[in-house]
Amino acid sequence: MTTKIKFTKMHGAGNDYIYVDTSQYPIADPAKKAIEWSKFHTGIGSDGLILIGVSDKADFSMRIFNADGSEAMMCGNGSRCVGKYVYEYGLTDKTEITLDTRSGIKILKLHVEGKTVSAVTVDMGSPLETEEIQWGGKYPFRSTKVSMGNPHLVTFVEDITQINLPEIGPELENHPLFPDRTNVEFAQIVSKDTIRMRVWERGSGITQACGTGACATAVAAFINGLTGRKSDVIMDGGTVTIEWDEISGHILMTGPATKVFDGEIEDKY
Ligand SMILES: N[C@H](CCC[C@H](N)C(=O)O)C(=O)O
Repeated sequence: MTTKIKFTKMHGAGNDYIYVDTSQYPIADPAKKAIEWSKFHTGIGSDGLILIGVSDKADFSMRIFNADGSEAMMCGNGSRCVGKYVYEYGLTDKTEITLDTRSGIKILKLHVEGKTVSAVTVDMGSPLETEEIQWGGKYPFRSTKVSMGNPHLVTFVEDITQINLPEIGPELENHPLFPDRTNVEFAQIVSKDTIRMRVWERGSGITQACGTGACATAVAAFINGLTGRKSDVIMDGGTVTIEWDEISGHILMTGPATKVFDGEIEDKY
């Protein structure tokens, strides 16, 4: 049996996903499709698959599957693109939207110019836990574990260009200390409100940006006394602004959301 699935390719600061409105195009085995469709030579090519759906607790729901088929709790860059999608495709005319995710309900504020959403601010909630890890031995550095729903390991270095991310990324992603694996960020402080960060994502490898990773990096920078509560996090594919609100304890992430193209693919099942 085959059926045609309409999808939209979008990215947040270069972190690109395949978006499917499952209220129109239900996906039977999203983990399998994420693997198949994320492949660059034989599929659509992406960092993963994001399913937009209905919810009885929020305006919409979002599920995110990495390129290896693993399902994550949340996707910061993806949530901004979902906000853009539902507004520009006419699923809502609201500019403040609630999104039901595995990491809880997130509130999105859409920044609209004319009929298009140019940027989105997401209330990402509070960081769930932080912990310092003093490695020693093969890894001569100290890292900070930060959970944003998704697990992150943030390490600050003097010169980020000296980090061999393709080598150390998968080693740390799969380290026994992290039974659920982890996303891996290396960051360099540029100034009291600017951080340069590169990321090896759990389940997807090196991506151009990671929204929850940018939040984790800004949190780690603040608790280590390296920056204030508001930072621009510059990643390979773009920049997001992170603010850790002192009153609410919530992290606000503001950044771009870009549509690339609409497509159609045959789903053989
Ligand atoms: N690889 C992540 C999920 C995608 C998160 C990232 N793309 C973002 O923008 O937050 C994980 O397995 O936790």
